[in-house]
This record gives sequence, structure tokens and C-alpha cells, in this order.
Amino acid sequence: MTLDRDAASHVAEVLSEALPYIRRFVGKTLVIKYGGNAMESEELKTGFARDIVLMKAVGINPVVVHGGGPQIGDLLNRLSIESHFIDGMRVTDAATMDVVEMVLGGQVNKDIVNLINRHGGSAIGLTGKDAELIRARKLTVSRQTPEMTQPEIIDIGHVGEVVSVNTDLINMLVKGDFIPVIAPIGVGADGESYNINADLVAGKVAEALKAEKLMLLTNIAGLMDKQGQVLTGLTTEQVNELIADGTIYGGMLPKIKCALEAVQGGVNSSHIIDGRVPNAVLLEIFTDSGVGTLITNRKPR
Ligand SMILES: Nc1ncnc2c1ncn2[C@@H]1O[C@H](COP(=O)(O)OP(=O)(O)O)[C@@H](O)[C@H]1O
Ligand SMILES: CC(=O)N[C@@H](CCC(=O)OP(=O)(O)O)C(=O)O
Repeated sequence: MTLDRDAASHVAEVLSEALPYIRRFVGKTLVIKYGGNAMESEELKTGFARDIVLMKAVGINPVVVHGGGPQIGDLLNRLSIESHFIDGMRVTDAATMDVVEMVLGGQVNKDIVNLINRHGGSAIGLTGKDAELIRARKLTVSRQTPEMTQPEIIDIGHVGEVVSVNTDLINMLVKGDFIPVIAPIGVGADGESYNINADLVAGKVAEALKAEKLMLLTNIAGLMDKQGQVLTGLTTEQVNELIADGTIYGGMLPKIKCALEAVQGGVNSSHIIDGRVPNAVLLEIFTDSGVGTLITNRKPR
């Protein structure tokens, strides 16, 4: 592809303006969670892959954690296996776990790896089982209504929470100029598989790597109030109020929880951003205002 002189001069101007941002993030690790809803169109997928390759080319270290909820749902439907969600987590019996592992570790992981590589990157696909990248244990979910004297424990099957992350493996790949692409499957003490919400894995990976940023790409403009306004710079207390009054529910629950936890765990900032916007990742890095919902220990910018 060649550019005419006007277009080339515009590109040169944009690149030059990006320089201070590039310098700020050179050598830093950014963990990007790529959600199943933000990978529906080919155009968005290509844009995402190009953003990741460009980041790596200018010396920033992206680590990708992906979801694939809609893709799991599609195969479960085809197999006539019903599934439902509790607090944004898929209730996962043994048959569902098999499907989750096939779809996330196989189809979706390799699709993203392939896409990044086709655009000039060197992506390596991993699940939490590779070199025990993500050790996990069963997640306990409890629920208590005002009428109940004690919380009720709900069994949601093979759903896990992260116990530890093998950062040596990720660091080795990053140093070798590879782009790790991680599927959110954990391995238990006895080698059993766990289905883990991808937001939670991204948050724990970001914490363990002491990443500069955690970016959670989703299918909505950010965390919103009841009037549909995007909220930013929230504290834990404000988030808890929004959960209690029902403003935050479903898939946004694990997302906001891990955004807060990552920042408390040492990540500089967490961002919930709209993956439907072309080049969302670059827009977040290379603009002052950023896009979507920012969670940080610092004052909102
Ligand atoms: N307060 C809120 N602000 C924005 N989205 C919310 C809120 N509460 C619940 N949601 C829901 O959370 C969804 C995002 O979670 P999810 O569908 O799991 O995304 P992803 O697949 O990207 O992880 C939104 O599409 C929206 O339906
Ligand atoms: C326990 C749990 O809910 N696991 C998720 C894992 C995939 C995921 O998180 O995908 P998205 O980010 O696209 O929603 C699931 O089974 O759908």
C-alpha cells in the first residue's frame, strides 16, 4: 500500500503526536482483556490485532487475555446443552466444562493467535494448563437475602478462581518478543480444569505482572449509571453502592470487581473500554482523555 503525499503527511503528524505517549509506555506491560462480545465482527477483530502488533512494534508489551462467552454459548446451543449464569458466572457442569475448554483453548485462542500473526506479530497461545500458568481452585459463591439468617452456598460447578500466575513463563515470552494470548482456563491441584471468568484472569495476570494498565474491552461504552452516563474515577465505596442499588449487574459485576482489585493490587490503572470502537486500545493509550471508565488510585484525569 502506498500513500499520497497529503495522506502521508497526516500519518507523519499523527505518529509524531503519539511520541510522548509511546515514550511513556515503552518497556511497560499492558494487560488487555479481549471479550467475546468485542470479537463479533471481522473488522473489529482485524483492528484489534493491528493495534496489538503496533503496540509491540513501538516497544510496549501487550499481554492478551481473551474471553469467548458468546462462542461458548453458540456451541452449547448446537449441542442442546443449556447453561445459565449466576452473578455473571456460567454455571459449569462436566459437559459444559468440556465445551468451554474446546472453545476457549481451541477455537477462540487459535483464532486470535492466527489473526495477530497474520498482521505481523508473534503471538503464542496458552491456556492456564501450559506450565501451570494459572493455578486455580473452586470458586465458592454465597448469597444472602435480608430474610436469611445465614448465607446460602451455591454450587456453580467447575468454576474457578485464580490461586497463582506463573509470571516466569509470561516474562520469558515477553522478553523473547512474543505476545502471550491467554485462555481463561485454570488447573487445580489434581490437574482438574476450571472455567474462570476472563475478566478475573486478566485482573490477576495484571496484578502478578505489576502491569502498568489493565484494559477490559467490552461491548458497552463503559460502566454506566441508571441514566446511561459513563462513570469514571469511582472508589470502592461508590461501586459497592451501585451494586447494592442494582445499577451494576450481570457481566459488569466481575469486570468492575477485578478493575478495582487490580488497582488495589498495584496496577497503575484499570480501564473498562468500548471494544466496538475501532482502534479502542490505541485510543486509550494515545489520547489524554482516554475512553470509557477509568479506575485508579490517582485523581481522575
Ligand atoms: N452499570 C452498568 N454499566 C454498563 N453495563 C452494565 C452495567 N450493569 C450491567 N451491565 C451489563 O454488562 C455487560 C458487559 O458484560 P459482558 O456481557 O459479560 O461483557 P464481555 O463479554 O465484554 O465480558 C453490558 O453489555 C451490560 O449489559
Ligand atoms: C465462569 C465463566 O463465566 N466463564 C466464562 C469464560 C469466558 C468469558 O469470560 O468470556 P467473555 O469475557 O466473553 O464473557 C464463560 O464460561 O463464559
